Parts: sequence; structure tokens; C-alpha cells
Amino acid sequence: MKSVSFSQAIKSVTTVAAAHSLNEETVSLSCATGRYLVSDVKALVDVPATDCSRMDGYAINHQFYRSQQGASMALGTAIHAGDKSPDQDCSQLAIPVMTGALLPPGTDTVVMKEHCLVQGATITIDHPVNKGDHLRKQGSDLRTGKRIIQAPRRLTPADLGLLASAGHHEVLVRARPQVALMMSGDELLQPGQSLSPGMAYDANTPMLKALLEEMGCSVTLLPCLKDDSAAVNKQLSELETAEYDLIITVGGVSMGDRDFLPEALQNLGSIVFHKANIKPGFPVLFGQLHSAIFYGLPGNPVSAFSCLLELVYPALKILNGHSTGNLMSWPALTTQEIHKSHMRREFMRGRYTLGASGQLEVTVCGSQASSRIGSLAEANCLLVINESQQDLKEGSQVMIHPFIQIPAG
Ligand SMILES: Nc1nc2c(c(=O)[nH]1)N[C@H]1C(S)=C(S)[C@@H](COP(=O)(O)OP(=O)(O)OC[C@H]3O[C@@H](n4cnc5c(N)ncnc54)[C@H](O)[C@@H]3O)O[C@H]1N2
Ligand code: MOO
Repeated sequence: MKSVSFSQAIKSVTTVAAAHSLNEETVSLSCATGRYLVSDVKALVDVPATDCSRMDGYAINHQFYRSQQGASMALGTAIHAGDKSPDQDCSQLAIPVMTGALLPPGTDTVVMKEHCLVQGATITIDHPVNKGDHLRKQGSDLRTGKRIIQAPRRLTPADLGLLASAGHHEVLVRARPQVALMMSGDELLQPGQSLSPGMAYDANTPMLKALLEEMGCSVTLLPCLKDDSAAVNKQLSELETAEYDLIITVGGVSMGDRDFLPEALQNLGSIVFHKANIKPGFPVLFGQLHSAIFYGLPGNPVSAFSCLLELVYPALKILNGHSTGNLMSWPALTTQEIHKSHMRREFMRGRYTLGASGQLEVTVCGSQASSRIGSLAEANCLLVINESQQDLKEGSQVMIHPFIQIPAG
């Protein structure tokens, strides 16, 4: 199968994802962080619910205070946050009010405690006072019925505070994408097992599971696929595909004589593309296995990580209600020359910092070999070097895909 361009690959991925939908569920606020909102949310109440004080101080009627021309005012009974409103008119009194206390009838202004002198049961005010000072008017933060959060959105801790203050105790979110993750390769050992020649520890499982979970997925780890055609076909055919939105295999997609995944996907499902003009990740496989979206990521850990960010995350964004799968992308200036000798789109591991000029600067992290996880661990972004770009001078502008976009959504 002929390799596709990166933009064709993204188009296919987003088209397939758009035809797939996630269930919806109502969850309590206490477990809603990181979940994707299904629809816009409106305030159920005014915030604050009534006019109230913004400061600890005294509630007065401004007109009455002016008429007193600086004379002392009689104190009334204190009102605390949560207290009911007194029944009587308070327009000729100074009522001690605490921050958040509702404003007693007849008063319209709050004077801060620091600006008053208390003498017995009276106060005098030693500071200019304007009508309406230190008031939080009813509905000044949120108005009943006004939209407070717009979907699609991955809920943040601050969103939960906003939802709670607006009267919501639960929220309608998309079900987490269910992902089946399976490694491939007889050479893989789990850390803790003793290493023998030719074997390697499975670095992809912990890395990719964590990354998928940061992307908001629920991940089921399935047994490693054997380097055997019949076994791969059997393992894949026995998968309860309806349980998963995504099936992601890792390894076994290239030209090796035990790379059985493309053939197995062809037999059991359908291939949308195999191989994309990208580096790393060239042999990536994409298609459908019954009702699930299928990715066969290349086994080299950096290739798998890069494909997960560049090709899987866009699909997840679409599944979660975004209209495009575009990644957050920032311009940055290179701190060194960059050479590229091929016509593929390259995603280089890099580290960005804020330069003295106020612009982001990005440095390529060490060796770009697809097996080098060390340089990935050093990186905080991928630099995007387009197909036609070959040699970039120091100070050239490139786009970067920062890793911090994952938890932020
Ligand atoms: N003749 C060709 N050979 C290769 C090509 C090619 O186009 N023609 N492509 C190369 C590229 S690019 C990549 S990337 C790799 C990907 O190959 P596979 O997806 O088939 O992956 P494997 O062969 O199974 O593994 C590659 C490499 O990665 C190691 N690996 C695999 N899984 C893990 C894991 N879970 N943890 C740690 N390391 C893992 C594996 O041991 C191999 O060293 O193919 C090139 N070859
Ligand atoms: O494209 Mo491979 O993914 O470079 O190592």
C-alpha cells in the first residue's frame, strides 16, 4: 500500500472519528475533572443570590449618612454570611456586616471596618464614602440562565468551582473513550523480569497507557500479541470490539517477516492507510476493526509516542466533540541549525523556553533516533518540520506542539 501524506492521514483519522460516537453519562462534580462536557451549561441561580457585602464593615444608607454630616451613627445587630435578613428598616443605622453577609433592608453601601471608629454603640466614618461602595450586587458574577461554560470543553478544577457556584451538583459528560492497548513482539519483557540477550523491556506499555489516560481515556491492557500470524489473527478476532472505541496495537507494522498486523487488519477489518510520510512513525497503520477505530503504532517507543500525539489525539478530540482535531501549536525560534535530508514531515523532540526577547525558543533534544526515549523524556514539545523544509538556520521560526496541551485538553 502506498504511503499517504500527513495531511491525508489526518483527514482520514478525523473522518473516521467523526463517524464514531461516545456514550454520554451524568457524573457528580467530584469526579468530573478532566471529563468532556456534552453541551453548554447555564447558571441555575444568580451569584450572588442577593446583594451582599464584599468586605467586613458596616452597611449604611448613603443618603442618611450624608445628611448626618460626619456625626456618629448608631450601631445595629451584626449580620454574618448565611444570616437571614432582619425584618426592620435599617436605613438610619450602621449594621456590622461580614464579607458575604446580605445587605439589610434600607442600606445601600458598605464602609470597610478599617475606615470606621467605634465608640460604644456608635461609629464615625473617617474616610470618603461613595454610594454603593463594597457591594456585590445580586447576579453580578453570574445571572440565572446565562451560559457559563461552552462545550466542547475538558472540565478543569476551576470549571467545577464555577458549576458548583451556579447550582450544579452533576454534569453531563462524554463517556471516557475505551481503549484496548496491546503490545506486539516476543522480545518484550516486563521490567522486573531478568533480561536475556536479544530481549528488551516493554517501555511502551507504561508510557502509552499514561499518555492515553492523560488524554482522558480508560485503558484496558490486553495480552501481548505473539510474533505468529495465526496467533495474531486469533487474538484480534477474539477481541470484543464492541467494548472498545479504539484498539491500539504497538509494533509489528513494518516490513519484518513477523510484522503480521497489516495483514491481520486486512483479513479481519479494513485498512484506511498503512504508512504515512512522517518521521518518526512511517509504518503507522490505521483502519477499522468492526465497530472500533484501529491504530497499529510502530514499535519504536518514540515513534509510538509521536503517533499517539500527532495521529491519535486528533481523533480523540473529534470523539470528544471538537470540530477539528488540530493540536495546540505555537511559533518558536530555533536555537540551532536544523538539517533534514528527507521529504517527510518530521516531528523532532525539543525543549522550549521563553527567550529574552519574549518569544519562545526551542532546542532540539539530542539524538532523534526513534529508539531513544532519553531525548523524549528531556523534551517538552515536538517541533514540526514540514515536508519541504530541509535546512533551517538558527533563529528560524517553527511551529511546536507542546506536551502540556494533553492534560489541558
Ligand atoms: N525494511 C524496513 N525496515 C523497517 C522500516 C522500513 O520502512 N523498512 N521501518 C522502520 C521504522 S521507521 C520503524 S518505526 C520500525 C517499526 O517497526 P514495527 O512497528 O514493526 O515494530 P517492531 O519491529 O515490532 O519494533 C521496532 C523496535 O521497537 C522495539 N519495541 C517494540 N515494542 C516495544 C516496547 N513495547 N517497548 C520497547 N521497545 C519496543 C522493538 O524491540 C524493536 O527494536 O521498523 C523499522 N524497520
Ligand atoms: O519512522 Mo520510524 O517510526 O522512524 O522509527
